[in-house]
Amino acid sequence: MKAVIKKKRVLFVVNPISGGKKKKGFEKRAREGLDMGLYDAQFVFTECAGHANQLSKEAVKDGVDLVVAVGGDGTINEIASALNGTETALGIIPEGSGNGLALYLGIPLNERAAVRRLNRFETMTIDSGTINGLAFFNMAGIGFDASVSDRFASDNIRGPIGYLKAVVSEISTYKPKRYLLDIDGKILEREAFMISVANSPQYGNNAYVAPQASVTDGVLDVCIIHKFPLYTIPMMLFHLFNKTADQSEYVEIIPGKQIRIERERADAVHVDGEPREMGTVLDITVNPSTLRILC
Ligand SMILES: Nc1ncnc2c1ncn2[C@@H]1O[C@H](COP(=O)(O)OP(=O)(O)OP(=O)(O)O)[C@@H](O)[C@H]1O
Repeated sequence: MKAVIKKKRVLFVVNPISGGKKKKGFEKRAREGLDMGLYDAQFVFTECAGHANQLSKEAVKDGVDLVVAVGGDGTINEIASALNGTETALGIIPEGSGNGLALYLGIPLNERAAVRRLNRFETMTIDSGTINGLAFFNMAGIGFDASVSDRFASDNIRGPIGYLKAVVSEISTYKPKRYLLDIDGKILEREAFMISVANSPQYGNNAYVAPQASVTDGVLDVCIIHKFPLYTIPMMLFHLFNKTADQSEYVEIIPGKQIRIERERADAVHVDGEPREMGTVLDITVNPSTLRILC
């Protein structure tokens, strides 16, 4: 008698605006690459911010095996926040502007190749972080990069060009700020251009702020970027894209599990690249091995 293989239920959640790429026809293209003997697939396009999170919560309740984010780190964050701590796995088709987590995991940026890779159904379990109760999976940050993500979100140009425009507009006027940090009981006072708290090593677009970070080591890397003279920008960029940021005299990286950062005033924070307003005290923790993800 022939054994009946139970198909895996997969929900594709497609963000129609991420990365500035049109996703029309995605369902047809995905069905061509997907192993239909393995998967029973459904497709939904998000209608607004927050919709991906709501759809993913319903998918978890419904016992769906896999939710695939078709978008960037913001879409991944919404979906992963709903799947975190559950058996439902996250898949990624990188269609964002930065694609930090996908690049780190080695997921191809080519849509067809990324769809075919889902057919392997190879999973790993990664850590997540929490900043004042909000989950992040790639990176959270304050200072200059939070201002950039704030500006990027309000501009209407997405994709790497949109990021470049936001960086150029902010860099000439941004002033370093003072911070008090408590990293696992170690107290530091710093004036910093920005502070990134990294689960994965890169922001996206292969810009590595925390070259030694790992999503499976049970710690977060606190990257303090000190004030640097404008003439050192080419060297800073070289370090960022050459995975040598930890060798720069302007970068200090400290691993930690329980982190508190105090700042002088409430301001933007970025959570996986999405701007959020938070107060003066930021409590950050790592949550080891919480998210099942296809790699
Ligand atoms: N239909 C929609 N209309 C407007 N915004 C949406 C819609 N669906 C989702 N969003 C929002 O779009 C934002 C951007 O998505 P996402 O982060 O995936 O793309 P990106 O910013 O281009 O890429 P990356 O994060 O990799 O840089 C998210 O904040 C998400 O909540």
